[in-house]
Amino acid sequence: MSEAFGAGSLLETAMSFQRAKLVLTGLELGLFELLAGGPATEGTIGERLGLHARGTGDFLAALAEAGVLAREGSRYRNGEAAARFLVRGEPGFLGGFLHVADEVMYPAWGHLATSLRTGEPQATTYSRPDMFAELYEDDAKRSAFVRMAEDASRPLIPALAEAFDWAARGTVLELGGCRGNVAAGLVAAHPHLDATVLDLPQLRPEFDAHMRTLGTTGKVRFHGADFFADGLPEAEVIMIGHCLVDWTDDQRRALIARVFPAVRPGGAFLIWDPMIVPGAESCLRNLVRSLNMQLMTPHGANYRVDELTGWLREAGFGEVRHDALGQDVTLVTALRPE
Ligand SMILES: C[S@@+](CC[C@H](N)C(=O)[O-])C[C@H]1O[C@@H](n2cnc3c(N)ncnc32)[C@H](O)[C@@H]1O
Repeated sequence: MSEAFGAGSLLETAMSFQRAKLVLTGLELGLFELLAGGPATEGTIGERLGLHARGTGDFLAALAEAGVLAREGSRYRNGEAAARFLVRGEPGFLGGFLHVADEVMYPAWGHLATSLRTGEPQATTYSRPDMFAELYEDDAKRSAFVRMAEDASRPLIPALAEAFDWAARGTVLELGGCRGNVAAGLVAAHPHLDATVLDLPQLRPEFDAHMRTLGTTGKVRFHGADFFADGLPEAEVIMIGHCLVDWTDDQRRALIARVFPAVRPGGAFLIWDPMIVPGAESCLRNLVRSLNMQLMTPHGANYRVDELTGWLREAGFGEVRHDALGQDVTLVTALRPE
C-alpha cells in the first residue's frame, strides 16, 4: 500500500459518490442556470429553486468548497468551469452527458456487483443486444444518446484539427460519426476537406437537422450503413472516435480489418478513445470508464494502446503512433503503406 494512501484517502474514494451527486443535483435543480443570471444569496437561491432551508446552506457551501461555485460576500456565483460547462445554452454545456450520467450511469453503478458476477450491462435504457437499434427507436433515448456522445467528443475537436496534417489530405470518412458534429468542426477548420460521415441509417434525420443548425449542409455528407456488414467507401483518411470502446476485441479487430482496404494507399486511419495506457496518470480513470462501458453496453470495454497497435499491424498498417488528444483520450494514427 502506498504510504500516501491511508484511511482518509480510502474513505474519500469510497464516499466519492456523494460529491458526484452535489454537481449532478445542482444541474437537476437548475442551480447553474439561475446563477448564470447573476450572483445570489442562499435565501434567494432557496426561494427560486423551491428548496427547504435545512440543507440549502450546506449544499451551496459544499459546492463552493469544491470549486464549482464561488462566493462574493454573502452571495454565490458560478465558478469559471460551472459557467462554461454547466449552463444550458453555453457552447461548452455538458448537460447532455451529465444528464445520462445522472439518470442512467449513476443507477447502473449501484449494480456493479451484479455486473461483475454476470458480465451483464445494468443500464435500464435498453434490453436487447442490438443496443443502438433499440435506443434509436425512441426519440427521447436517441436524442439523449446523441447529446451525450457529442458532449464527450466536442472538447476534442480543436485538438483533432491540429493533431494531423489535414492540409496534405483531401477526403476523410468518419465511421460512427453520429450526427456529424466532429466532421463539421474539422471541415470548419480545414474547408478543403471532402468529408463523409458513416453511421446507422436511423441517424440521417438527426444528421440533416444538425447540419442545417450548424450551416454545414452539403459540406459534410451522410452515408447510412452498418460498418460491420456494409461496404465502406474509400477515403484518404478514415477516422473513428469514441466508438471502438463499444465493442469486443474480436469486433474491433474485424472492423479494423474492414477499414484497411478502404484507406487509400499512403493514407491514414485515425482512432481516438480513452485508451488504457499502463502507468499513465489517466490509467485509473480509464479503467473506471471501462467498467462504465461494461455497465452501459452489451459488450464494450476500454482497451490498451498496445492491443490496438497489434490489431492495426495485423490488418496491414505500417507506422503506428500515439499521442494525447485531450484529457485521458489517446489519438492513434496508423499509416497504410503506399
Ligand atoms: C459513442 S457514439 C460516438 C459518436 C461520435 N463518434 C462522437 O464521438 O461524437 C458511437 C456511434 O457509433 C454508431 N454506430 C454504432 N454501431 C454502428 C454500426 N454498426 N455501423 C455504423 N455506425 C454505428 C452509433 O450510431 C454512434 O453514432
